[in-house]
Order: sequence, then structure tokens, then C-alpha cells
Amino acid sequence: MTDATPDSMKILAGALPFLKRYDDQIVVVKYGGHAMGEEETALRFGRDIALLEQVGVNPVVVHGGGPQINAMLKRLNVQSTFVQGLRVTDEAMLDVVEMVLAGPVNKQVAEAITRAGAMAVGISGKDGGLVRARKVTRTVRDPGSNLEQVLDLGFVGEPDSIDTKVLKLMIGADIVPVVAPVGVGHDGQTYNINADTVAGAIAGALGAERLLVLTDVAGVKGPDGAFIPEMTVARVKQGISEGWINAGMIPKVETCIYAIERGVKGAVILDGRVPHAVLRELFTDSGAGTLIKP
Ligand SMILES: Nc1ncnc2c1ncn2[C@@H]1O[C@H](COP(=O)(O)OP(=O)(O)O)[C@@H](O)[C@H]1O
Ligand SMILES: CC(=O)N[C@@H](CCC(=O)OP(=O)(O)O)C(=O)O
Repeated sequence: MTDATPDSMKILAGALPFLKRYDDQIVVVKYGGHAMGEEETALRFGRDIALLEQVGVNPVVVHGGGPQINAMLKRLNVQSTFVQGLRVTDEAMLDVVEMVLAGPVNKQVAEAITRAGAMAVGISGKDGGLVRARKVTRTVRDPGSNLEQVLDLGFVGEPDSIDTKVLKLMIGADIVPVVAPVGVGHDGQTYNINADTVAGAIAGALGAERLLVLTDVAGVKGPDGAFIPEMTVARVKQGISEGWINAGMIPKVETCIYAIERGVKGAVILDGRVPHAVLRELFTDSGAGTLIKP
């Protein structure tokens, strides 16, 4: 006899169809720097990911660390600037970015999952040639002259190709990969890549069942400020052109569109600070956050 209450039986019964649906499927989880929050939030995230692994899902975690990089830059008294949500990265900045992302942040996330009972191993996109990167530029319109200007963002990259071999080896060995968003160019140059972009590229390359983008807002807000539970790709594009989707939300929605166009079944932007956000999204009918659909 167990002491299971009717409530816990109800929750389990409700979760069963979802457990079946995600059995042996890959779910890519982007864990944003803003979603990391307090230590307790990180430990809770670790427990949720470990649980996914234990019930037969194959989670792959890609983490950010923007606020953690900012904290280190403040200690070093270095200013940083952003263009369309991307950090302008010169050589000195690149050292700090790689040190923070592939160092303490990567290790803390992997440790939180491992502590919760799964085996997680932290790597950067440079390991095993996982993320081959190319340099990006951004075009902006000067409000004064209305002329277009191409901006050089330094060592900011985007994924050129993804070699999934190292991830597949890890998944096959029941190891949860935890990926820091740093890539390497064909010439060996290191690039700082937005973590949302890396998550979308990895989800697309792995043919993931779901991409979950964890941040510090409930999802995408519309022009009236109200949260939107479901959006089509066309509506997202409208939001960007009208400007009510802006700043750090742009790489998120763009990566969701990229992943969907490559066969990922659904991409969701949700608040990672809400307890069990990942489990609620995957294992309940109501879900959480904004689902982006074709
Ligand atoms: N339409 C929108 N809906 C919700 N958030 C938006 C929207 N447009 C811009 N944002 C901003 O995007 C931020 C999330 O991006 P970011 O700060 O880069 O998060 P993370 O560190 O999780 O990657 C939100 O905190 C919000 O300020
Ligand atoms: C090019 C670029 O902007 N890279 C990001 C990488 C970290 C990141 O994306 O972290 P979040 O997910 O927490 O925002 C940066 O330097 O902040």
C-alpha cells in the first residue's frame, strides 16, 4: 500500500499521456540568465531537469548568462553596449564573456542538475566542434539622416553549422548536455553568440520535440501589454516590425521561428522563475508561457 492521496493520483494520471508523448524525445531548454535568479531558483531548475531525464525525456540545456557577464564587467569597471539585443564584443570583452559563460555559469547549471540526481556535463559550443560560428553584422537606420548603417559588433557570431555528434554521444549515455553559448569560426576564432540563437540552432539540428525558452517574463506581451498565450509566426513578425516585440525578446522569438521552420514541433517562451515552469509546460494541458506556432 502507498499513501498516495487522490490528488497526487490525479496529477499522475493527468501527466501520463504527456509522459508517453515525450518518452525518448529531445527537449531543448534555454535557461536565460534572468531566469537563473536566486540560488533556490537554480536548484529547482536542476531538480526539474533531472526529473525529465529520470522519466525518459532527453533534455538538452543551453544557458545564457547576460546578467552574470554584466556583474563581472561592473567589477572590472568595463562598460558594455547592445545593438538589437546583442552585446558588442571586442577582444577584451570576449575574454570576460567566455570566462563567465563557459566557467562559473556553465558549471553551476550542470552541478545543480547533477546534485538533483541526473548526470549533467557542461561543455561550451567550442567543445567537439559543436557550434561552428560565423561573424554577424547588424544594419540600423540612423534616425537623423534616415540612412542605413552596417554596424560591426566585433566578435559576435551566429551558428553557421551544428555538429550534433558530441550531444548524441552524451544523450546515448544518459548524460544531460549543458551548453555555454560560445562558438568557434572556421579559422579558430572564438565568437560570443546569443544563447537564444544557439538553443534554436541546436533544437533544429537535433530535430527536438520542443524548444522551451526560459526567461523572466510570463511570455510575449502584445501592443496593449497583455500576455499572449499563442502566436503564429506571421503575428510575431508583425510584432517586431511594429516595435512591440523589442530588445532581448527579438532573439527569442527569432530563434523560435528558426526552430519551427526546421521541424521542431513547438517553441514556447515562458517564465523560468515560476516553480516547475518546465514540468507545467510539458506535462499539463494548460501549459505555460507563449506558444509560437507555424
Ligand atoms: N513584447 C514583449 N513581451 C515581453 N517581453 C518583451 C517584449 N519586448 C521586449 N521584451 C523584453 O525582453 C526581455 C527578455 O529578454 P532578456 O532580458 O534578454 O532575457 P534573458 O536573459 O532571459 O535572455 C523582457 O524582460 C522584456 O523587457
Ligand atoms: C552576443 C550576445 O549578446 N551574447 C550574450 C550571451 C549570453 C546570453 O545570451 O545570455 P542571456 O540568455 O542571459 O541573455 C551576451 O553577451 O550577453
